[in-house]
Amino acid sequence: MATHITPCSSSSSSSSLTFSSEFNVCKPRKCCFSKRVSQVRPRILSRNHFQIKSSNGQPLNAVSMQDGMDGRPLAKGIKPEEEEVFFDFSDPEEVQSTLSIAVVGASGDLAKKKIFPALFALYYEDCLPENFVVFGYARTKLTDEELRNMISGTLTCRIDTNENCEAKMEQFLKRCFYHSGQYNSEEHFAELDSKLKEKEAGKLSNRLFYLSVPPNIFVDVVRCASLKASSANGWTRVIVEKPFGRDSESSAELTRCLKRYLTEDQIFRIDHYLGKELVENLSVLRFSNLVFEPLWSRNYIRNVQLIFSEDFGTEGRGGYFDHYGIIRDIMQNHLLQILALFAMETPVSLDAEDIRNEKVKVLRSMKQLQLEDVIIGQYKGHNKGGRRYPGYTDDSTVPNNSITPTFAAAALFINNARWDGVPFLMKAGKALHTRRAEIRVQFRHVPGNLYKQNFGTDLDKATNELVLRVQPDEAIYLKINNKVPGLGMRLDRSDLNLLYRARYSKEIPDAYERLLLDAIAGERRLFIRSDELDAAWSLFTPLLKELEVKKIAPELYPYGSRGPVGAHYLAAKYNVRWGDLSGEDS
Ligand SMILES: NC(=O)C1=CN([C@@H]2O[C@H](COP(=O)(O)OP(=O)(O)OC[C@H]3O[C@@H](n4cnc5c(N)ncnc54)[C@H](OP(=O)(O)O)[C@@H]3O)[C@@H](O)[C@H]2O)C=CC1
Ligand SMILES: O=C1O[C@H](COP(=O)(O)O)[C@@H](O)[C@H](O)[C@H]1O
Repeated sequence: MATHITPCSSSSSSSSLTFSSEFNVCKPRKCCFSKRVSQVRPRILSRNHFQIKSSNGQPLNAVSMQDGMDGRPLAKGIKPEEEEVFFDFSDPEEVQSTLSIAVVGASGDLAKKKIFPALFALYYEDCLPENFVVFGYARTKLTDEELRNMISGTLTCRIDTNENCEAKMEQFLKRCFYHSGQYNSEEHFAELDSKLKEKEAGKLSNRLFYLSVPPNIFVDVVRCASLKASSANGWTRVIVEKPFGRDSESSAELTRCLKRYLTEDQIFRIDHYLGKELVENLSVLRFSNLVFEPLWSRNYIRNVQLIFSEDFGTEGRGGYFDHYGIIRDIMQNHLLQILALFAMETPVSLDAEDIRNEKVKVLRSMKQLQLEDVIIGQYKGHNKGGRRYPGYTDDSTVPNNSITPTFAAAALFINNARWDGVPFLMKAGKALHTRRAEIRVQFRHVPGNLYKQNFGTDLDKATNELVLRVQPDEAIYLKINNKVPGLGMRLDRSDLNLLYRARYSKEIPDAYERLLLDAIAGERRLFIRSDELDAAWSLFTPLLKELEVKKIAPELYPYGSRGPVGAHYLAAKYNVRWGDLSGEDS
């Protein structure tokens, strides 16, 4: 697979910003995130008051710019924020706007696995506007019916609201269409445009393109879509999948190329970890609980661990993976994004720009990553229980002599007043013993601890630890010390445990649902701004180059193991023990 980013072609230079700027948002039939809808007093709405409520419950940028432009005062007794969540389902003007979602690369793995199911889930929850269509686009020749057959097997209904499931699927599939075309053909995108126009039937049209194709095709698609299939009278937005470049230069080049056709606010660079429930909850935990924020600094936190592991290998994605490796695949984006959210200062507001400003500041305050603070590994074949687990290089799409890391651990530091000297340890690996993603916060030892003798010599074991288990089985738990009930004085380690499945009966939405909804709503908070991306690449690019230039060989670890021992030495260098391997909850 050609994985480099092709420079923008000269044929495209004639174009200016052809995507029209955004000025409207379709209205959903029911706001899936607002419970207040029914409590708000009705009033006559103009189109400017239609609004989808995004995942942070904030008014949406795209619409709020328009709100009040008709000069009409808000209805008496209705607060502006209530105004924004009110929907008049019978409003004739809503019926005039449409949303078209084009999934480019519709025949691919991600589209089938995540995008179509997420779109259906949004439809099932009544989160999509009244008038919407989904168009699959790819080179593979398919009819509408074949696309429907292909995706129907991947759709599921919420187990907690399993009503009218079959009927809803039928209705959804009827809104799905397919157009086969080349990714670099303006003519084929013009055909797509005609089909979209036919479905949009002269209504105000908003268009969302989801680029679910390999990265070397991004620019071609954006060029063709921008020139031939952008909306003439509504907004046009583009969700761009990762990887967004493979180093600072290629990322900057990609951004430069995309910006020939798009403005920054039309580009939605997705990092699906930002759409995960527990990652969303990180800010809520920090900023809406008095007990955590005062502890959130070097004064009380000894180290922070960001851990990602999968219990399967690259299976089927070896061709892609070998060009990127685990540092680019997981650390530079998913784990670093979590780190930024974890460590940022309090933003001025929940507005996307305020949050992203704070994230950029943290990323730019990070100490350059040193080779001696990184260890890399690669899984090798392993026999267990009469079964053979293949090594990374056994994958036919991976060169036999590949030294691409499938595991990495790193110690990172933030050079600012809050975090000076606190190790942020990252660990990411494929083909390990378990699948999990978590954030672990290990607090300092209690000074002059009166109960010191009850812990023996290992004080680390007695420190408080806060764990946010992102997946599986979402949970937030705090390890505390308590007395074992009885007449003696024996101490015990216990968990104050918020286990989501025990606390909430509602199924947790998939990250792609939240992110698609936000992109439709124009909410950028959970998408990566170009300066964030630059800062993230600046941190990792010198290290990645050094690894490549010096041809550092990864430490081999058996498929299904706990990873290379080097990760323990790295942690020990900073007096840290990996919390996931402590034996208590590993
Ligand atoms: N799959 C996953 O779990 C994840 C994927 N991503 C990213 O999402 C995007 C899509 O991923 P995924 O669906 O796995 O990708 P695929 O490799 O399945 O590609 C998607 C579609 O693109 C077309 N395509 C593939 N290779 C080429 C090529 N060399 N030239 C032209 N067209 C090609 C194919 O469609 P056709 O031949 O019909 O045109 C294919 O069905 C990628 O950027 C990936 O990095 C991100 C996170 C996770
Ligand atoms: O982005 C990616 O993420 C997946 C893991 O996502 P998850 O939501 O299943 O945890 C990973 O397998 C893949 O390699 C990577 O590209």
